[in-house]
Amino acid sequence: SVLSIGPIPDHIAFIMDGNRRYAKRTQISTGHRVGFSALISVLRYCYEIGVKYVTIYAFSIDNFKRKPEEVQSTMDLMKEKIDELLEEHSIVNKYGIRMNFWGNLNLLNDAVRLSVEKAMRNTSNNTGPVLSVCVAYTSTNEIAHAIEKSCCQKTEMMKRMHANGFENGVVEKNTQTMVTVVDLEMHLFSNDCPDPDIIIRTSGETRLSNFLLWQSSFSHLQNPTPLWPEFSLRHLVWAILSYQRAYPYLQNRSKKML
Ligand SMILES: CC(C)=CCC/C(C)=C/CC/C(C)=C/COP(=O)(O)OP(=O)(O)O
Repeated sequence: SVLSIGPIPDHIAFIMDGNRRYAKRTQISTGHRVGFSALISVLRYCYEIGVKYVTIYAFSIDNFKRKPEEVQSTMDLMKEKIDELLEEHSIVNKYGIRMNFWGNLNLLNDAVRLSVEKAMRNTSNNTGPVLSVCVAYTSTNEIAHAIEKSCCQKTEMMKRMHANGFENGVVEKNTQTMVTVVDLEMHLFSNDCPDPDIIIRTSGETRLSNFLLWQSSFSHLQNPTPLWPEFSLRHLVWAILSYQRAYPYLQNRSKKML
């Protein structure tokens, strides 16, 4: 009821930082398993509050440089948990969540990739909130991928224009073949998703670490000190209140004004 006084963000993105530090501090064997439980609680809070899009940074391309056994155990956990999310009594079924995975999915091993593809396929007709999982992801890779796709599309267009002769003249030829912001946005993984209103990075870190660089121009950044497994409803509410205080300023900004 406190939050309902102000605007509820449509989209919150999380950098779930501090799982290994939590494991070390509490002397448990894996922080990522506890991190996943924290994720389920946070998703529940978000959806109950009315947030329609949640995006999480689950595994960056740089994380593949970690020790092979750590990469393997994170991937195993990822597969196990994605499969669990598709079970009948999961949070995905309860809220009708549509799951997206953003990243270079070719970098995943076959088992994880199959689970990822199944999750996208099985939830594609769901009409509830959207959960986007960034896996084998970096923002610079996403942007490079979008530029490549836009250039291919423009090259195809050029070829067609050559084949048909340049009936509309050179000026139109140039405007039609130039890669624009709109072209690029169409080819980002986030193409059907609004930009995040809030980005929360736990553990007090203040860097974006190659996460949603294109989409974060006007996002409200929050860096609460708890490690990800310690992040609770109280911290989420605080982040949203802080966003609501900043809202009159944020409201007047949009990429279209640039
Ligand atoms: C199916 C699904 C969505 C699973 C997600 C599971 C999960 C919680 C993954 C977190 C992965 C990760 C690299 C977190 C960063 O903490 P860190 O390992 O870098 O810890 P540190 O910051 O203490 O070093």
